Order: sequence, then C-alpha cells, then structure tokens
Amino acid sequence: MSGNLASEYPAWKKLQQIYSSDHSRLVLRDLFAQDPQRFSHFSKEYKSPSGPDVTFLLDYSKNLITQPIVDDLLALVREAQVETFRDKMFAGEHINTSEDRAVLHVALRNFGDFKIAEEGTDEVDGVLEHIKVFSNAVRSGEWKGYTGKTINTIVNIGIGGSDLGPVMVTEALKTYSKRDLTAHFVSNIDGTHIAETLLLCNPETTLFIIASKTFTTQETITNAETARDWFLSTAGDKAHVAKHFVALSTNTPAVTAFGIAQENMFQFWDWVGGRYSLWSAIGLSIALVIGYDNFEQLLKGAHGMDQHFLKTPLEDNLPVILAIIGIWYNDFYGAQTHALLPYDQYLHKFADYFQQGDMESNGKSVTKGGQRVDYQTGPIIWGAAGTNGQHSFYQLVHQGTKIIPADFLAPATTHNPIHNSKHHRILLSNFFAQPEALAFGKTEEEVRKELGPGKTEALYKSKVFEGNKPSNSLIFPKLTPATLGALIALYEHKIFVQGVVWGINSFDQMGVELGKVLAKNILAQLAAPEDVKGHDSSTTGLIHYYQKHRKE
Ligand SMILES: O=P(O)(O)OC[C@H]1O[C@@H](O)[C@H](O)[C@@H](O)[C@@H]1O
Repeated sequence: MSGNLASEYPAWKKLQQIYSSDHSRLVLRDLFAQDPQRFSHFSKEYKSPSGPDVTFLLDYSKNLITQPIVDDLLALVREAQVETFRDKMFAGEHINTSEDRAVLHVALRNFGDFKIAEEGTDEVDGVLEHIKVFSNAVRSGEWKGYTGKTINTIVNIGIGGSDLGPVMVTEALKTYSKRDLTAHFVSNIDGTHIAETLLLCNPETTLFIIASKTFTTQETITNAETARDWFLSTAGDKAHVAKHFVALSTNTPAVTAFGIAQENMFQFWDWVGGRYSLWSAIGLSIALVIGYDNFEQLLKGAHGMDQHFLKTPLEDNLPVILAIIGIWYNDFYGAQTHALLPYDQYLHKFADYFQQGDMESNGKSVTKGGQRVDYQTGPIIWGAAGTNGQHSFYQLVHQGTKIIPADFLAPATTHNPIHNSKHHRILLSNFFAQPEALAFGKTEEEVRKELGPGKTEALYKSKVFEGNKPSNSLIFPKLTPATLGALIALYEHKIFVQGVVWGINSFDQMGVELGKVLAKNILAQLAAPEDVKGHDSSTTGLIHYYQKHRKE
C-alpha cells in the first residue's frame, strides 16, 4: 500500500528473470527427488502465541518454488515495506487513503494487547458487552416477543460484508449452534429471498437483525422495510417493533429514522471495512447462533493470528508465506485464479466469503498513487467443499490447460464421527490424494505400463496427468471457533500483504459504485418506453423488451 508500482522493485525484476530462465526446470517430481527434506523445509506449524490453543500445519512444499525464489519473494515484501505498512495498520494510521480511514478490524479482537489511538477503539468492549447481554437474553428465553413468547427464529437482513461473514461462520460452527434457534439470512433484493424466508417465520417469535454499516444500502433497507410491513400487518402497533427489530450500523440517524430505538442499535465504526466486519456488531447473529462465549473464542483465535502476523519474522510469517506464493503464480506464472478447497462440509461457504474478502480488496488496477498497474493484481477466488468439486471441476484442474493454484484445508478430527469415522477417513484420503495427484501426475510411461500394449495412441495420451500443479495443504486438529478465527485472520492478512506489494488500496471498493448509480437512473425510467433515455442501443433494447413483456 505504498502506492509504488510493484514492477519497479529490483526483486520484482529479478523474479521475472528467474521465472524466464528457470520455470521449465521447476518440476515438483524433480524438486522432491533432489531434496528428501523438502517437506520439512517448506512446511510450518502454527501455534497460537496467546489465548485459546490453536494449531495447524501449513505444508507449502508442493509449490513451484525453491529457497532462492522464496528469498527473492521475501525481498520483494521487504522492498514494498510490508512490515512498515502492517505496523501502520495496527497503529491505526489512515492507510485507507482514498477514504481517509484507519483499517482496524484487528482492534475488534484486540484483547488489550495493542495500543491503538483511534476514536471508537475504546468503545469496542462496551459493544461486546452489549452483544453478550443481548445474545444471552435471547438465547435464554428472557427476551420475549410482543405476545410474551420466546424468540425461536432470527433473520439477518444484510448484504456483502453484512451477510457473508455471518453466513460463513454460522455454517462453519453449526455444531456449536443452539438447535432450537433457527437463523435465516436475507441478502438479495430479489423479493423471492425475503418472501420465501417470511413464509418460514412467525411474527410473534422472530427477531429481525438489520445489518448495514451505512444503513443506506438499497437491498438491505428495502428488505428491512418489507420485513417491518410484514411484521406490523400482524402485530399492528409500531411500539412492538422494539421487541423484534435491532440494527447493526455506524449510522445512528438512519437507524433511528427507520424506527429502531437506540438501545436496540449495536454500534460500530467507519474503520471497520464491510468485508472485515464479522468481528464487530455485524457478528451479532453469530453470537446468537453459537453463544457469546464461542463468539469470543472466534475473536481470540483471530487475535492470536494478529500477534503472529505482527511479531513473526517474515520467513516464518504464515500470512506472508501464503501471500508470496500467491504473487509468484499470479504475477509470474500468469495464473488467473486461486481455488479454496476445504475438505470440511462445515466450511462450504469459505470460498464464497473470501470471494468478497479477496476480490473486493485487491480487485484494483490503479495504485494508491494513481498509476495504472502493469501487472496482475487480485486473483479470482473460487472453490467448493471437497469432495463435491472432484466430481465436477477437478477434471480441468488436473488435465486442463490452465494453472490453478489451490489451497486444500481439512480437520484431522471431525465433529461427526459417524460410522466409526469411516466418512472422515474417506474424506481425508481424498484430501491427501488430490494434492499428490496434482503435483506428481502420471507419466505416459506409467500409463503405457498400466494399460499394456495394443491401445490407441489417443488413449495413452488422454490418460496422462502432466502433474506439476501447485497447492498448499493446511490441516488442523478440529474446526473450533478459535481455529476458524485464526484461519480467517490468516487469509485477511495474506490479502493485506499482497495489496501492499501491488501498491493498491485494499480497503476501498470504488468498483461497486458505477452499477449502483446506473441502476438508480434506470429504476426511474422503467415506467414507460418513452422514459428510457440516454443509453446505448443494447441497454435500451433490453429495457424495451422487459417493458413489453412484464406483467406486474
Ligand atoms: O453494510 P452495508 O453498508 O449495507 O454494505 C454492504 C456492502 O455493500 C457493498 O456495496 C459494498 O461493496 C460491501 O463492501 C458492503 O459490505
């Protein structure tokens, strides 16, 4: 986030030369054969420096790297002054320059360690206490609806960062959830989303959580108004709203104008980016679902990773290692995407979550200094829970023409050891097998030996796996709240490091604005064909078709 062009760093130029001269020699079969200790050279075990016990193993040996390449990538990190910018972030400096804001999601999980001078950071504990008291009251049944009944359903209405984090975490930690409290998440402006959800709700026992940092987001406010109308159509008296609607926001006047009392508002601050907000009041639905103590464990697990990121030398710093490996493929190998492949059904929303986390952060093409970059920035993030992906897109990952770096993640122990853990052993055998198959493939010689003579040349060729497909493997003992917190923070900081190296601002999101403005303009023109003005022929034609065929 220095604003420099990454391509001007000496280490960048050196890495380009290394790629040109050496990449054909970077063959995993050979690299493993040459160094029997490769696994121990390129794997690290994380142990949380404080708080709850969190540990995991990151194996990055199946990457197209050597120690000199790692050293040059670390030199790049130094030249980009990543450590300086990291320290600025933790100190509360306004590193989000375009919006003149601090970037302080780390302050939301700072159990007293870091000194941060920014307005609002001293209010964090108070909001956590509010979350604790409120979530305990709802979960215990002490909080009653307007007819005196206990709340058994919550509906979080929010979008983007005010939705994806709570969705991902409540799914990931479902095993810790209060099973008699059902949680729904409504995000889409498509009326289908709220309509289908309301069919499952009883106004007497439902709590709506309106989650919006700005409290101006069209989707969220429209869905919230619809929910309020639906509620009032049964409850009648507006005074009952107080028992059934709470808000999570930085915008007190807008929350009050909506009709939510200030005591039912959970505050956060402009230094919390939407996609980094699950640790803030936006996490209220998480605390309701898994309980406040587990929510706090999540925060503490993340805090441990913050300390690791802040204090560990670069060569042992796990977010830095993930970041440099990503840069190596993204910028030198020309990889377009990065797959997140958790072998854990509970993590089935992990890739969706980091689609926003990574792509909204690093999907930029201008440096902080305003220069157009002449290299690739953020990768396309995608993925699915294993083993489902194996039966759909892995074909392309194994034998397609693209290089697709991937992270495989799995717990050693499952929360559901059914059938004597048979399921889990099968799952993990796949978790181990896929990176192995990707890295080492199957040669033509091996195929010929296996099939024997007399087959067509085409068949021999089609069964070859070229291998040399890179991946990281990350294995942890069990998916606990603290472990999940550490994993999320690991990826958050990876995104940070990459953003600094690329010289971009990872903390604004100007790219989401244009479409919103155009949609607002078009919304005002939808009534009649003669209102449709100022568009290209394609957009005009599409709107006219809609106007001709709609039935409202
Ligand atoms: O929480 P809000 O203000 O309703 O914003 C929701 C989302 O709105 C989007 O426009 C932003 O790109 C996201 O970053 C944000 O998370």
